Amino acid sequence: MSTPPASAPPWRVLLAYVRPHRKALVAGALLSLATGATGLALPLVAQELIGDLSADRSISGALMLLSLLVVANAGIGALGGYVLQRTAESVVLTARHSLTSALLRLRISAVDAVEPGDLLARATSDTTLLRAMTTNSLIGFGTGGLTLVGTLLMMGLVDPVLLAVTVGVIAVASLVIGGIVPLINRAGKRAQESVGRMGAALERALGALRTVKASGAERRERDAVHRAAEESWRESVRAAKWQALAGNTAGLSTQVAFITVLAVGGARVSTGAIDVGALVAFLLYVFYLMSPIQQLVTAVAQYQLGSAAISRIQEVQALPGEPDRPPAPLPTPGAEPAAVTFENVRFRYSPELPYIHHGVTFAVPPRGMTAFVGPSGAGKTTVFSLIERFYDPVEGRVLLDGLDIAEWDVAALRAAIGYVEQDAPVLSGTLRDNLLFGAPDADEAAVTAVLATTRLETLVTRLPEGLDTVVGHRGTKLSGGERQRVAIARALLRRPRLLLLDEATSQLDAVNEAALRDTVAAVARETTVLVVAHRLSTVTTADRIVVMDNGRVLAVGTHTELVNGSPLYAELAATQFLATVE
Ligand SMILES: Nc1ncnc2c1ncn2[C@@H]1O[C@H](COP(=O)(O)OP(=O)(O)OP(=O)(O)O)[C@@H](O)[C@H]1O
Repeated sequence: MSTPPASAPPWRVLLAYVRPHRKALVAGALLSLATGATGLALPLVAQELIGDLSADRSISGALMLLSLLVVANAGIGALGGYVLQRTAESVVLTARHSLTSALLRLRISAVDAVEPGDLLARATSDTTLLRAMTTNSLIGFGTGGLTLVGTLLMMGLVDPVLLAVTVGVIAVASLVIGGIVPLINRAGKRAQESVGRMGAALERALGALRTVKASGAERRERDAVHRAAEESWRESVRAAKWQALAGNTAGLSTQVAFITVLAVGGARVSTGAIDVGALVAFLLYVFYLMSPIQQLVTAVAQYQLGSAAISRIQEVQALPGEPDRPPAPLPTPGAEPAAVTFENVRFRYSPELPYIHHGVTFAVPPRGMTAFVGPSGAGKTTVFSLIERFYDPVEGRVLLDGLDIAEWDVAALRAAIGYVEQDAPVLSGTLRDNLLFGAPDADEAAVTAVLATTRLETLVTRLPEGLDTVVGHRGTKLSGGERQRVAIARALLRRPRLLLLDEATSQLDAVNEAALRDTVAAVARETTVLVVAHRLSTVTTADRIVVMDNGRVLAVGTHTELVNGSPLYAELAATQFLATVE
């Protein structure tokens, strides 16, 4: 499906979602029309029946036809309803496919600026509104409009004067409803925004539930969620109020039309302009008008609510995303390790924020371990984010194997890299799911080897179902050290040509720390390893250390060279790292 531009009007967006299902929609619409047509024929047959009665003719034929029409009307109506609902569900599905694909392709910079809970609400709650929009508004406009025109035509055939009276009444009602419609849109948009805020507040609290509880903040967080829910309630009730008013105006207009037609029609019967049968038929049509008019009013109201949702969906589609590419093949065994170069990189996270990198330059040859050290906030993790192309430098170049990463295919670039984030996220699912996350095709032997390298074997034997044990949302059933090692194992299974390891700031116990150091040293013999180091033990074995401060590289060298050559390094080694020195 080609996504319409973000500025496209809601109806164009809806049509784009509907396009793949247009045949089913047309079938549903035709069935609805057939339902309408069988309904339309009813007053005519009734008129005939009254004629038969007054002429003392047998009414069995007309009665039979009437029954047949009633049954056909119900049967076709049910089938049409089913086809339409099914199509509407398919439209919701198409919108969800399109939106969720866009969500997972979002650039990290785009995600930085939004609340994940709100995005979640857009994918779940806002898309649901398209269901009613498809059935009620799209079909409502089509069938309601056609039925209305059909009914008016039939009325015109019965008596043009009474038709003029009816149209006059409807025109006045339309003006009133036209004034109400924008209010429905505004309330609908606000209600959905509040649902988004509710999602964001819930995600915030549930994402840090331990901290929420430890801080005794349950009630405050609950109140924030409740406030958003209540705001949504208020706006939805407001929308319902305007909808009810519009519906009532429509209902009232048919009642007024009925009374006016009765008065004017009565006068016309008494003057002999029309007969009683015509008046009865016309009055039946007036009642019959009620349904398409209500359908149209509902269509307009649902269109407003749906277009509020569509504008929220379009906001996401407008966010910068990465191209949709299949994952690139992972490096083959024995692939050459990568070389990384930063050339005078200047970078800030967004144009309104200050620069984080002020001309970072360094070169890392293939193989070996390079440690990045520096005070908190120096820009070390940012180096990794730039290598992964989560963000692009404002100036300067980042090169992998001598080629500017801007010229690399992003999927191929990332396939070459294994990245272990500082907080080592573990995803909900089993331990095996987590290990194979970055290398779904890795075989059992590779998994066993990586478990040995990362010293996870004892964990696996201890877990009740071994590798198939569910590790909980965000790996809550694992310890901090285990989570780190799982994250490293996950990265290693990709046989990366470049391993980026953002060391956790938390301290590991001595055994774990030694294990990790040995693991990283072993990996560095095979591949290029960059470590953002928070432990002296990691740094002392590094082939080179890049000292960073305030977005600049101050010095590059080995531990021994830097202890004497870099005052900042000497200070870091003497203070920050000292705790871990034996
Ligand atoms: N997504 C982001 N948006 C805006 N600013 C950010 C973002 N990520 C990091 N920063 C800012 O960039 C600066 C450098 O962050 P970075 O994570 O690179 O530091 P670091 O040297 O790795 O620190 P630490 O040792 O504490 O992990 C910090 O001041 C941080 O506040």
